[in-house]
Amino acid sequence: MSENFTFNLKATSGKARLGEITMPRGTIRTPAFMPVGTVGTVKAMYLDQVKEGGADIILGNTYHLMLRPGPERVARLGGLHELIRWPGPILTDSGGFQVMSLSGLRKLDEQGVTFKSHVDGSLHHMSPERSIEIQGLLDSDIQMQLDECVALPNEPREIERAMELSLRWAERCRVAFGNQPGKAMFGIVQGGDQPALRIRSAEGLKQLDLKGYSIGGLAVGEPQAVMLDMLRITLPVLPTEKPRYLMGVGTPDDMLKSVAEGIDMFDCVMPTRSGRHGLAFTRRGKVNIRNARHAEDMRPLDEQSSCPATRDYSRAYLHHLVRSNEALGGMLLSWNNLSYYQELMQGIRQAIAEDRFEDFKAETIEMWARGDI
Ligand SMILES: CNc1nc2c(CC[C@H]3O[C@@H](OC)[C@H](O)[C@@H]3O)c3nc(N)[nH]c(=O)c3cc2[nH]1
Repeated sequence: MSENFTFNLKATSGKARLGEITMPRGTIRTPAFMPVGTVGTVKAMYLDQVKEGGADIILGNTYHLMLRPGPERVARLGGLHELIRWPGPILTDSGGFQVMSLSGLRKLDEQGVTFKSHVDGSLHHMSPERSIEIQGLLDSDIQMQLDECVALPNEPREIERAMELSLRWAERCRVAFGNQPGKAMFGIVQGGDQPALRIRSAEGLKQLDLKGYSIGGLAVGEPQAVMLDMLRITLPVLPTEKPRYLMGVGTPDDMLKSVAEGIDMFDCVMPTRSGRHGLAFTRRGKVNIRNARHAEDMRPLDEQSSCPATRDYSRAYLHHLVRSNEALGGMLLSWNNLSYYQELMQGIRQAIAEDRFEDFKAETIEMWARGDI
């Protein structure tokens, strides 16, 4: 381990990058998929399963944790790692996205955001400084700046206003974060679907000389082609020697095509949320286990998998559990889906190491296109 935060670029295959982030709590192999542990738990999973499944880092969320159990309480309990028993790195989002999407937003101005908790209706104010303070109280390893993520499609003037506010907030977060060698604060590139605004945002953040850069404001309902276009515009502006994190993405198809543009880190609720709703991801495509045709199918999801949820349980049993709304159904499918996501990331890293990523991407997408098995 290193007492600092360092990113080592190990190989490339086209624009795809193989790397490693080393920090005091562990090493993160990139391209990396980060399971979402919003309120201090990767839902329906034991964290040792998450670790064994291949995750080097998980996410926590400032918005949720500030409401419950509260940052000062988490600090009194020894910090998030101690509380949830996860010794590895944790990345926390700043709360900006959730305030816009979950809370009763009351006010947004230069100072920050004022909102009503979706939990108990209590009023809260969050400034860039308070967001960084909260992430510090959580003892988060990789902290996000507070930003404003606007929905797409949107008026260019609105996108510009939010992008410029986010840039000013990045500066304030940088000051509030100060100098914490073993930790990192990432800026978040905004600018919606406007190339000129994306470039301005990336240029502005580059001036702050941050340890990593998130690409925000995407995966908010825009077509995949627009998302990929914004990556082609933004990534060449960012320093190649720093990690890039595409927030909230995505499906296996999204991740393969985003790695091909030069993304290093991903997070998405897709594998866990869809697992709880009966959708299984496998290397041969998606399986909607609720479908009646699985009711007497004694095959497992994939007999070649090393994951017990994937290899040892029949589709018939998974179908029964999901149809009966039994907790074990969501648990087994979340376990299967996260294992598949990490297996995909391992395949991506191996393909980049052997400089055959384009072939791997094409083969994997083609295997998926053959569809449900
Ligand atoms: C789904 N698409 C998407 N998610 C996004 C998130 C939340 C991810 C966070 O939201 C939570 O997952 C719902 C997890 O905790 C995760 O860290 C974003 N967060 C910020 N601060 N800024 C963005 O521009 C942004 C864009 C996103 N697009």
